[in-house]
Parts: sequence; C-alpha cells; structure tokens
Amino acid sequence: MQIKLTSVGKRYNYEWIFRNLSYEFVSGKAYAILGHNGSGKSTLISLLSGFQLHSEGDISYSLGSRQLVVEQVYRHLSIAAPYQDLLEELTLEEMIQFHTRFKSLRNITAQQLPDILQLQKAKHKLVRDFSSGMRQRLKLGLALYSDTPFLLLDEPTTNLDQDGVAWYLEHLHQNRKDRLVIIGSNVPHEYSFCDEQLSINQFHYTAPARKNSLIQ
Ligand SMILES: Nc1ncnc2c1ncn2[C@@H]1O[C@H](COP(=O)(O)OP(=O)(O)OP(=O)(O)O)[C@@H](O)[C@H]1O
Repeated sequence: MQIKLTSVGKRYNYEWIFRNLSYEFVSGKAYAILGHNGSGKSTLISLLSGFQLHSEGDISYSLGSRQLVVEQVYRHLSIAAPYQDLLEELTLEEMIQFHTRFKSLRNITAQQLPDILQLQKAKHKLVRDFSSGMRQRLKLGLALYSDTPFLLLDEPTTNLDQDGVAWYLEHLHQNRKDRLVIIGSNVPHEYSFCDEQLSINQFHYTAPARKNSLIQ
C-alpha cells in the first residue's frame, strides 16, 4: 500500500487545520504522526482512511501496481481509534465472528483470537460490559490481526496498563511485516520503533494579518 499526499489541506468551516502537506507513505514502513493536542493528528488519520474528505490538494492510493480510488480503501484498511465504535450488544465471540465476515484474519483462526487478546474468560461477556482496557485490547486485536496491507492506529495505548502496552508492542511487531503502519500519537512508547516521524505542527496555517487601510 502506498499513499501520496500532494499539497493537502483540511479545514473545518473557516478554520484551516493544516495546509500544503506533501508526503509519501510506503508499504513495509511504520510512520508516527506527531503533534500536540488539537494539532490535527486524528484529522489526518481520518483523511488517510478515506472516512473524511480533504479540502484541497490530492491524496492518491496504490496497492502494488494498481491505483485505488478512495472508496475502495476501507477494504484494505484496519483501524483502531478512540472514536471507533464497537458493537455493544454482542459478546466477544460474536463480535469476532461478525468482524471476520468482512475481514479475514492473518495466520490465526477466529477461535484463537480471544486467547491472543488474553480475554478468554470474557468470550461470552457482552462488549458493553467490558472495561476500557478490555475494549482497547479488542479494538487493537481486531486491527492487528486482520489480513490487510494498511494498519492505522490512533492513540493505540489509550486505557492500557503496563502489561497492555507490552502486549500491544509485542503483537504489533508480529503483525507489521509488509504492511503500511501509521500511528497517531503523543506518547513515545507507542511510536518510538517507527521508521519515520511526521510532525503535523509544521503544516499549520496562520492566516495573514488583515490590513485595515483606514487605520494608519
Ligand atoms: N468535526 C469537526 N468540526 C470542527 N472542528 C473539528 C472537527 N474535528 C476536529 N476539529 C478541530 O480540528 C482540530 C484538530 O483536531 P484533531 O482531533 O485532529 O487533533 P489531534 O491532534 O488528534 O488532537 P488530540 O491529540 O487531542 O487527540 C481541533 O482544533 C479540533 O477542534
């Protein structure tokens, strides 16, 4: 999976979040998108996923030698993000079954996933009764173990304790080969292994001061 951004900008109403962002993401590498709170990391991740449209510039996607239109990107993408919903009325086992109807898993079966998530005791528990750390493990596990070339993680260790962070790092390393991995983060332990870092702050746009010809 390759993604090429050319002079990309995003604004909400009249507020530009970033402008003139040109960058290339290539398969086999892990990238960290960095920046302070409110700088636009989640916004950029949302544009890359195709869930939101950019306001100017161009984003092009390719898989091997094939160009992809943005509407096809979701088929090749796994994402774990704080704003992503889970199906609250399903049990863990049902949630995994539901997920694998749309995305197959890489190198494991659906029956093995609860063990890998270290949630075997919660197989028949409703997702709505999960703790916040259990929910995060589930989101990460579904994303890491889906057989997709493009892995997008926004704030991946949110709500994880120390063991959870170690679990995330171990399973990410097992599942990153030959994939494009992009991580939005403020926390070094989430992204310190990444090959490249992209700071969104450098693309912030400040509107030029307006001249008032009446005031000298
Ligand atoms: N739907 C929206 N409508 C209007 N403004 C928005 C919308 N979504 C985000 N913003 C604004 O865009 C800016 C960037 O937000 P974003 O969530 O991308 O930042 P972030 O770097 O991910 O922040 P954090 O580290 O706090 O998660 C913020 O000023 C935010 O208020």
